[in-house]
Amino acid sequence: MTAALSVDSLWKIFGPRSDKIIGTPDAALSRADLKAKTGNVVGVKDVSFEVAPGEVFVVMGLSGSGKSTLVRLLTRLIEPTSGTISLNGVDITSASAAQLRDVRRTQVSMVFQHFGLLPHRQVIDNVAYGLEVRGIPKKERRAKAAEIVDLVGLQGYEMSYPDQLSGGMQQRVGLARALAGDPEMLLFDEPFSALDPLIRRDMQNEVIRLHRELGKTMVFITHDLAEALKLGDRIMILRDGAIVQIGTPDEVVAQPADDYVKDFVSEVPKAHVLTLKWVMREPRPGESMDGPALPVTTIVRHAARAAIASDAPIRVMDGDTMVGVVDEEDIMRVVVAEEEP
Ligand SMILES: Nc1ncnc2c1ncn2[C@@H]1O[C@H](COP(=O)(O)OP(=O)(O)OP(=O)(O)O)[C@@H](O)[C@H]1O
Repeated sequence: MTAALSVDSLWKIFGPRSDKIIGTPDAALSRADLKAKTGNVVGVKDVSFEVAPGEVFVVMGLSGSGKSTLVRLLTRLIEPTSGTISLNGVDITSASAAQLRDVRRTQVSMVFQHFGLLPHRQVIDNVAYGLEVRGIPKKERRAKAAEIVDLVGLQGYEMSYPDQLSGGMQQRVGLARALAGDPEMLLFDEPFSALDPLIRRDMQNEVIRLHRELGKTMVFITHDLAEALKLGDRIMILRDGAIVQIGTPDEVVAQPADDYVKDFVSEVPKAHVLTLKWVMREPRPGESMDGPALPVTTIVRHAARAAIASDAPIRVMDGDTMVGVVDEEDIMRVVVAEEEP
């Protein structure tokens, strides 16, 4: 299957003679050392990854780690210094200006932190904007926009102007606008960072729902680990422009690649993220095999009730094969560990 997005050895270096660094020993310098020596700043450093069709791929890192630069490189809003990017099999790196325009209009939509809504247009016309740019007749685009307005829960606000809406609702308009053109892929650049925690949670749930309903490929940028763990099928962690780790939420929490990631995940409630894969063990001699069966992908917290209710250990299943067992004590070990300072 063709990857929805394939990025290979991507670099972005800002500054004088930035194209003369890659392939020289200077490329191996830390960001700070390269800056001191040459005046260049590494935005994205030799990044390679693939995103599968329909996947939610989260890019996470602290401020300055290169997230915004990376997401802008994907559609060449910023020109790469080197490397290749391919979107649904189309080589973005060698695409002409006309091809790029087409990709940005029809294949990929972006949702930004600062909404980017047109203040003098009503909600319905903000949502329809991308369709208007594509030359779709007014009646048709309004009909499509009305459908999407309903989809994101903005019924009744079609004729409102952006400044009459709360931040969360404005971001729903941003989402609707991104969805109106029926793109293959959505790129989210920290879309919920400016929202209050409760609204933010609603919007995260909204993204999960829309993903379930529409199945679009999503690349989601955030500096918030909890958001990354909640939304991501996989998470890529960046530091100083380079990849530190790529993994599923449970992999990142159970096996952090280094102290940087370990520090990030130290506060995460493990029982909410780890799956039975990480806590199961071999059955002990004589142990009853009459316990309930649960898939190996079950989140530990969701297995707790079954473990407490059963005298025999839970049988952990990978398809039809039993791959281990888990009892109440194994689960309590994970849960109690987090309550200890
Ligand atoms: N146009 C530019 N010129 C020079 N340096 C830049 C430019 N854009 C970004 N940088 C530098 O590249 C690095 C990565 O920045 P980027 O904005 O991608 O990080 P980020 O992870 O998105 O951070 P934030 O969450 O604060 O936006 C930073 O050191 C930044 O200063």
